[in-house]
Amino acid sequence: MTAAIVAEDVARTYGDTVALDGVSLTVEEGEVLALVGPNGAGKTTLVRALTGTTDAEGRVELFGQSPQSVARSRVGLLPQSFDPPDRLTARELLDYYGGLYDESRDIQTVLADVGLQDSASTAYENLSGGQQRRVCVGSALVNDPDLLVLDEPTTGIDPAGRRALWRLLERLADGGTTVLLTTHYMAEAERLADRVGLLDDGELTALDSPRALVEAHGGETRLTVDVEDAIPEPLDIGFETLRRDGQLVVRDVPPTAIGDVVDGLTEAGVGVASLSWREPDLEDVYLDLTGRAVGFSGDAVDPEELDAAGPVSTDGGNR
Ligand SMILES: Nc1ncnc2c1ncn2[C@@H]1O[C@H](COP(=O)(O)OP(=O)(O)OP(=O)(O)O)[C@@H](O)[C@H]1O
Repeated sequence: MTAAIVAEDVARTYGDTVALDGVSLTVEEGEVLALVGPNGAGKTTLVRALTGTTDAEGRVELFGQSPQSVARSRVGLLPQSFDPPDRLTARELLDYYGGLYDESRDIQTVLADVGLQDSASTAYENLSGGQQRRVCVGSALVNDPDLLVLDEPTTGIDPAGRRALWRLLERLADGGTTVLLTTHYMAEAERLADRVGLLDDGELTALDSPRALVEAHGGETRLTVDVEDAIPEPLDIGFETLRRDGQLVVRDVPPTAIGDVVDGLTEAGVGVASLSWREPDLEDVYLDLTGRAVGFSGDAVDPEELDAAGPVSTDGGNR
């Protein structure tokens, strides 16, 4: 089977800025690949290089052909910035984009796919930001593409709309559509992607399944404890601990040892108000590989900013 995307040593500079520093990857037909990475990492530039919408060095093939010669109808592209004529209604816009192809999908179905049946007659300029983004996503679907390339498809869309879009993308992937998307939402990458590629400073620093990435880079389990009392310094409870945002984070605690942590804290005179335990996830991978945490908006933030209420300090402890 011919791969949907083959990229070899793709490089792009803007003046002195190296946006892409020799990226190679292959996306098989039917695969969902998510690209994540901090602002300015090169995600949009890679999407543009792969779809032939910017010049780049290196080799790119879509279904065995150059991006310029592959049949237009086989590829659906949602650029990061997309400003359609804003006096047209959602239906008129999708009709218009559908009309650019010899064959297009039924527009009513596309409107339903992106959850805009009730707003089909509203002018683009009067739709909310999230609804506008849905129209843009719809415009990438009108030609029933074999390869869907989506640059931050769910940015600005509310959580319910985001989940609806995830279900749509899962349905399309189940039907054999290849999907390449960029996202700042790790939950989105973890849920949708067969493989996740992490771009940092123009380089693909990791590319693997979410599970393999978490195993390799996610680190240990975490127990987060809300405490009722001041934490003594030093605190020796037999586990490595961090203070973060007024909470105590205890790493590498198997569920069976949570009681030991509580006992240790009680002995140290620290009351436990509540606690939560979790396994590492893609956000931990991101933190490990980029040195930056993922903020509420999905954007990367310096961990120090998250811990503004109290610097992260590592207490000793025997492990
Ligand atoms: N048209 C351009 N002219 C000059 N520099 C550019 C241009 N497009 C991108 N860059 C630069 O290339 C680098 C990569 O940008 P790119 O937009 O690909 O990153 P990104 O990972 O998509 O970022 P974001 O998450 O903020 O969308 C950045 O340093 C950016 O400033």
